[in-house]
Amino acid sequence: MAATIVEKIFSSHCGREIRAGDVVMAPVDAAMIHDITGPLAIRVLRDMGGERVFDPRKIVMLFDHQIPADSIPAAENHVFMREFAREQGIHNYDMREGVCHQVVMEKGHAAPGEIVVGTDSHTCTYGAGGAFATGIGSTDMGFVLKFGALYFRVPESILVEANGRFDRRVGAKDLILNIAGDIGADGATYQALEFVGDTFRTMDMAGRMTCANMAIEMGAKAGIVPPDETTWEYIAPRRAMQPFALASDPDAVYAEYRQYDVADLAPQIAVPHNVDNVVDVGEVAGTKVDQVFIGSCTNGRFEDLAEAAEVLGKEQFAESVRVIVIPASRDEYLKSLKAGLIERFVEAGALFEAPCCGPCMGGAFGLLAPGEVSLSTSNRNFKGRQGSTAASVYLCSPATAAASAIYGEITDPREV
Ligand SMILES: CC(C)[C@H](C(=O)O)[C@@H](O)C(=O)O
Ligand code: SF4
Repeated sequence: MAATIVEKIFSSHCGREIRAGDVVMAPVDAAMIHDITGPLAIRVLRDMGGERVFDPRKIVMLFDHQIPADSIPAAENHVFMREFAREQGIHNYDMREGVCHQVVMEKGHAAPGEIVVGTDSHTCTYGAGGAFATGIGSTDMGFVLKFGALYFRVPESILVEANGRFDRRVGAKDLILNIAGDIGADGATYQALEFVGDTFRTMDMAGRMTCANMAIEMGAKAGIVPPDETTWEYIAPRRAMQPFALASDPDAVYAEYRQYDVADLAPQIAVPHNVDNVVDVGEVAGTKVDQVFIGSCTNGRFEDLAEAAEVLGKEQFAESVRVIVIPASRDEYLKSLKAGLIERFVEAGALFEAPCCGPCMGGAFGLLAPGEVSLSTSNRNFKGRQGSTAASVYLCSPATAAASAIYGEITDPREV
C-alpha cells in the first residue's frame, strides 16, 4: 500500500505496516534533553524506579537556555544534570556547543529515517535532515530514558509544495512565515508537514532547518524534508551511513495539499502577538524598533549571519537600537569568526554573544521593557516571550533584521 515518508519511518521502526492514525510503541534512535526540561525528565525516571538509562549512547545532553547560569537554581540544575551524565555515562556537551537543535544536527545525532525525540518543542528541526523528530514533555522523556521507546499516534501528513526562485534578499524564513500565516497557528495540529517542490530541493540545509524548525508553530508534530543529495552531503562527515532512498509514494494519502510559488514572495514579518499574524514587511515598514536579535535555532547559522552581514555592508547600526547577534553553535561561531562577520557586526555597533538561546525566550538576557519593540529572527512572538507582556515582538528574516537595524525602523531589505 502507498505510504507517506512518515508512515514508512514508523513501519521500519515497528517491523510492520503502519498507517497514519495508528497508535504504536516505537523505539527512538536518539533523545535530547537540555538544561530547562532535562532535570524534570531525570526526576521522572527516578520516580519510576529507573536506575539506568536504556542506552547512554543514544542520549544527548546539553545546556543552552540559561547559560552561563543566570541564577542559582539554574546553576544547581546544571550540577544535577552533570552528575546524572557522569553516573550514566551519557555524553554531556554541557554549555560548550550551543543551542540544542543546532548541536543535535551538527554532531550527527539525527539522520534520515530515524525517530528522534527531545524535550523541546523545536525538536521538529531535525526533519530538515529527513528524520521524524518531535518535541515531547519531560514525563514522556522519563519513560524514554528508561525504555528507549514511546507511544506515538502516527500523524497524517500535509503536503506543502513550494516552487520558484526567491527574489533577492527573500528566503527560507520568509517562506515559512508565509506558510505559517496561511496554515495558521493551529492549522496543522498533530499532523506532519512534508516539504517538497523545487524551492525546498534547491534550499541549503540551513534554510531547511529554518523551515522544519517552525513546523510546531502551526501545531505540527513534525516537519520533514525528504532526504536528497543535499541531506546526504550534510550527513556524510557526521555519520557513517550509506545513502538510501526514502520518500513518500506518489499515490500516498495526504490530509491536505498546499502549494506556494515563491517567485513574487515579498519579505514576510509576523506582527505581535502571534506567529501566524503574517504580513508583507512593507505593511509595517517605518515601525520604530528598540532591539534587534539575530540568532536562535531558527536563524542563528552561519548562512543567516552572512545574509545579515551582506545587507549591513559597510553601514552602521542605528544608535537607537540594541543589536544582539548570537550564533547558534560553536561551529557557526567559528565559521562566522573566520569569515570576518563578527568583526563587521561589532564595528557596526552590535553586541556579539557566545552561542546560547539568548533573548529568544527571554531566558537569560535581552529582556524588553513595557512598550519596547523587538525584531527577532527567532520563531515565537507571544506576549511576554522576550520580557514584559507589554512589549511587542516581530519575527522576520536575518536580512530584514539587518536592514531594520541600520535604520532603527522596520525596513524592507530589498530597499537597502
Ligand atoms: C524551554 C523549552 C521547553 C521551550 C520549548 O519547548 O520550545 C523553549 O525552547 C522555547 O523555544 O519556547
Ligand atoms: S533558541 Fe529559542 S526556540 Fe530555540 S530552543 Fe532556544 S529558546 Fe527554544
